[in-house]
Amino acid sequence: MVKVYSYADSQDVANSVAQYVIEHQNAALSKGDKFKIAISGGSLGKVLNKGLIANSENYAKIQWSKWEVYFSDERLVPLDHEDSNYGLFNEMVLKSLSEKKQQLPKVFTIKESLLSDDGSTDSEIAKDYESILPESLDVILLGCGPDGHTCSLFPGHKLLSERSVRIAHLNDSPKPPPRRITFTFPVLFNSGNIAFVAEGAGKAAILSKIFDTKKSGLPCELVNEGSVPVAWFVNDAAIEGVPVTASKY
Ligand SMILES: O=C(O)[C@H](O)[C@@H](O)[C@H](O)[C@H](O)COP(=O)(O)O
Repeated sequence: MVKVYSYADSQDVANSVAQYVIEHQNAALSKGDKFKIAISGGSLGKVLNKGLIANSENYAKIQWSKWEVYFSDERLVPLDHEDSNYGLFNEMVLKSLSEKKQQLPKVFTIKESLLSDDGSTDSEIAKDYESILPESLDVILLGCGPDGHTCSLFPGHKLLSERSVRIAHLNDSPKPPPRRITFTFPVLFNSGNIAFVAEGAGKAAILSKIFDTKKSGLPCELVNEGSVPVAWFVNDAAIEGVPVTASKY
């Protein structure tokens, strides 16, 4: 099931993403003692900051110490590198939590000590990350690239058909940096819930292809076609002219 939630204002998008996260956090914590969430890079860090931290009402509802945070993809650079998705999450979320003396979530990063300049250890990094990944994530938050990629699963790339490993590595990402690790479809399709966040008029062209009844085979479309419930949080500009019916969360 795919649902689209759209708002004129970016703060409302962030607030509804936060509500979604809080709802799934509460559902997970009513059944167990951890909330397992995966996040992506791009503008998601900013959205989480706006929705979960800057909004004090939402902030009060987050049980950060019970969160386990994973990354749907990661660039194979040191964790303090400007390209690191962990680095972005650290800047946008963890630092604010530290300033507030908040107990931090448990964050699962690539093993930095395995990084090599020539990429010879990239497969080891992927294997290591796979070994710490839980069987199933409660929520995966994804972005949608202007080419329809998500995680580091790019249109037409051979990893779209990878089913034998849960974490794959690639050295030919069309978007720099080229060396990355990524969730594969088995991880996405074995999760509890998936949400995309896509904002801006620049997304309308690719969203038109993803939501067209004519199949495009784009990675985001493949996620929509799985059996995991998918929610899209967008602003109105991103779906202008896109054949979808949107509502409020
Ligand atoms: O892999 C990358 O190089 C980016 O992180 C990318 O996947 C990003 O998440 C999307 O392009 C969505 O970007 P926005 O969140 O800015 O829309």
